[in-house]
Amino acid sequence: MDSKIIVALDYETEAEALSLVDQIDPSLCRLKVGKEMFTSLGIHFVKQLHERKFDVFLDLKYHDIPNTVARAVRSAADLGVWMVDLHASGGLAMMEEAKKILEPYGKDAPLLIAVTVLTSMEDLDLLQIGINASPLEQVIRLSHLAQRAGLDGVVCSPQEVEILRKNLGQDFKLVTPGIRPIGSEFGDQRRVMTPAAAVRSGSDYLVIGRPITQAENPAEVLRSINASLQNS
Ligand SMILES: O=C(O)c1cc(=O)[nH]c(=O)n1[C@@H]1O[C@H](COP(=O)(O)O)[C@@H](O)[C@H]1O
Repeated sequence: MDSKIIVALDYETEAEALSLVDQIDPSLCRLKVGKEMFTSLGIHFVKQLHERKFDVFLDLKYHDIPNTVARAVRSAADLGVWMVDLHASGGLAMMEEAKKILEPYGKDAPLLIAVTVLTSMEDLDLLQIGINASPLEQVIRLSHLAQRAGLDGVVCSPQEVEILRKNLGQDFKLVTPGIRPIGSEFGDQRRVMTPAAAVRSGSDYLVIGRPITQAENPAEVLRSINASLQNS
């Protein structure tokens, strides 16, 4: 089985993260290492996940001048991660330079994707930072820019997937956090959808953190979400 689920390993300690990882199989999900665990554990942690044969999405959301971002993306490629991301709002030149630095890696290059509008944000949040557009309008704008830069896809809310798929084609990867199974807490997420609805809309990958990691039995919740996707 090639699962669409990427589990966001947002844990405080390596022991907590590995206690989930060691109960599951790489066919059940891919794993995302984000700012919290990478800051405390660094590449050593990513290498441990690679040793266990998991694909790793290194989610550090780079946003800086083009040279700095491109070099960070090259470091991620050298680490052998499956996917890496940057913020589309860093601009076209930044995205193009990041894409270009991956050319020598050929088919071994990680998927390079751009975060559009964070799934925790709504209209007011955008207005407060000077963006007078709805999240959907801004996601569409940034996704076109990412595609123009030659990136492999974007991170967006599942609510935007249907329209992006129509605009950007079948091959452009749509990676969606903001996944909440029925009955689970939204927390800070705002533009959300259930796992099955996200897959029906056309998401390629579902990034899921707390509904799995904070569950009493995370491995069991992962299995049941995978099962719910079989029929969608
Ligand atoms: O790039 C991401 O992965 C990301 C983008 C985004 O717009 N929203 C978002 O929630 N994420 C990440 O996806 C994960 C969602 O976690 P939960 O809200 O716990 O399911 C977190 O690790 C976030 O950092």
